[in-house]
Amino acid sequence: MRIDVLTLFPEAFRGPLDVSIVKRAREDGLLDLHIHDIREHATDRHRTVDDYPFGGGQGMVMRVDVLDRALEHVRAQAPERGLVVYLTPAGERLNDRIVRELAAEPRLILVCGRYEGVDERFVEHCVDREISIGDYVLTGGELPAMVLIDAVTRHIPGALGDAASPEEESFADGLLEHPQYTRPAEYRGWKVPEVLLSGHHAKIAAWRREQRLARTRERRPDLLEGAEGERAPGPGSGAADEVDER
Ligand SMILES: Nc1nonc1C(=O)NC1CCNCC1
Repeated sequence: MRIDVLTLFPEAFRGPLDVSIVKRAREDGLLDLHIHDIREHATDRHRTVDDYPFGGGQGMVMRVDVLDRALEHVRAQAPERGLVVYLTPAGERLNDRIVRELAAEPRLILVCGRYEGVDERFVEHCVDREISIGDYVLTGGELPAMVLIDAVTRHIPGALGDAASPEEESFADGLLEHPQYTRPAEYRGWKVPEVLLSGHHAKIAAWRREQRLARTRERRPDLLEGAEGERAPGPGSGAADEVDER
């Protein structure tokens, strides 16, 4: 899978995508990631990428001509057209279903906004999908892009290693994750649920499923109904994932 990112701050992407699962997916050739500086496509000597909004108002708007040139330049760098995703609070709220849909694409081109946003003509004529990572305002679309890259990468076959699959992860069947415990078995009088020490795998699986259902009912009843509940809880797996973190 190829992912291209259009941003005014390529340096923002150094670090989070150079460790763990995403790093390994890149090293293994599962993810082909390219970060591009929008400012390289500005044409004036000040390398201007934004301007004042027509109609007045606060802040600046990213120019449609600069964004369009940047997109066409990047698009030409690979044979697949690429699905253009603009990160914005006005987009569809990212969830497991959307992550899976995006992970099925051969190529994504992520556009990171800054300032008050981008000229609407770019959205109308060049963007395929607008995605939000939540109802709050960030300084730029770079962190949302990294969240999306991380979540999508976990669905690339082989990215989680041989021991685990995204099918067994939280939200995979519409439920929240069960509580996790590890050694020491007792600490300051805080004990691990006996069932988890029993070695009885069927009872452990049943306990974990009940915990997932109870947590979801208590904390996220919305996941059990309506759009979020579209992946109705299937037969519980709940097996812990052994994912190599390195
Ligand atoms: N929440 C968000 N999910 O995706 N993008 C989000 C966001 O806050 N973007 C900023 C909005 C203000 N302008 C700079 C970008």
